[in-house]
Amino acid sequence: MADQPVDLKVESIATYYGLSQILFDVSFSVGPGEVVALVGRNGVGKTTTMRSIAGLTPPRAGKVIWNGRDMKGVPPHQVCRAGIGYVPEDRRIFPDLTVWENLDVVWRPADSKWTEERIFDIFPDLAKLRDRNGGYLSGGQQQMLTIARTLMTDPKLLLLDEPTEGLAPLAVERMVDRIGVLKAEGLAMVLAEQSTDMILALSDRMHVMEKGQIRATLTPEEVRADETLLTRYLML
Ligand SMILES: Nc1ncnc2c1ncn2[C@@H]1O[C@H](COP(=O)(O)OP(=O)(O)OP(=O)(O)O)[C@@H](O)[C@H]1O
Repeated sequence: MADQPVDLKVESIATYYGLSQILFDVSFSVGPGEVVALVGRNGVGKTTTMRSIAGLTPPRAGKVIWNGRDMKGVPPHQVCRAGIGYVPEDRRIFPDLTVWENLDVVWRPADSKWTEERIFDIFPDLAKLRDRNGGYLSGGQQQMLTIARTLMTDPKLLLLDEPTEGLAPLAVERMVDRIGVLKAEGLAMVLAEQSTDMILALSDRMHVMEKGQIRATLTPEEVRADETLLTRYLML
């Protein structure tokens, strides 16, 4: 699986919840090692975009193409096995299982490069808590555990939904740092985030969403050159 390519193409997707259309003509792509951020205020459609890719809320129009394969009709567990790992916003850890048990319960390919040792190297905070029940972890530790658990499935592309949501400033710093390590390892990611620090530190490009559409695509360089740019878009 190590040589599996990373080529996600989201092509003009339209996604609905019941009769409500949430996404309109959303298109973007992710290549090897790239971190692509989806930014925008609450309710603009970031989570729905991730769910569309993960097969949880399949788009009614448009396509999600992963390494040349049209993912239409592919159920979420098969999307995961195809190499796309989704880390949802709400941390669904098992409170009565230990940290290691939370990691050990997930499906993983026989040749996964994510061994216990490697996971704990990346997340030393979790290593110290290996035998503690998940319910006793802090918010930041639980979020790291959720990410670590998804890594066990050996994703080639990680969909990370607001990993800093609800975390204290110090925990946000730790999280940015750890996700930076994953980026340095070459893991491609789609990152939905509100923390501008994280977006600027980690993303190769950012798509600004509003009302279910991508309104603008910016690079961190463009935003750094004009710090009001992102805030202006976010205040639309
Ligand atoms: N299960 C659902 N049924 C109906 N509408 C929904 C459902 N989930 C989300 N929505 C609506 O879809 C829109 C987009 O929500 P989404 O969660 O994708 O936004 P978001 O940008 O990720 O924001 P947040 O940061 O609040 O999660 C919102 O108007 C939301 O109310």
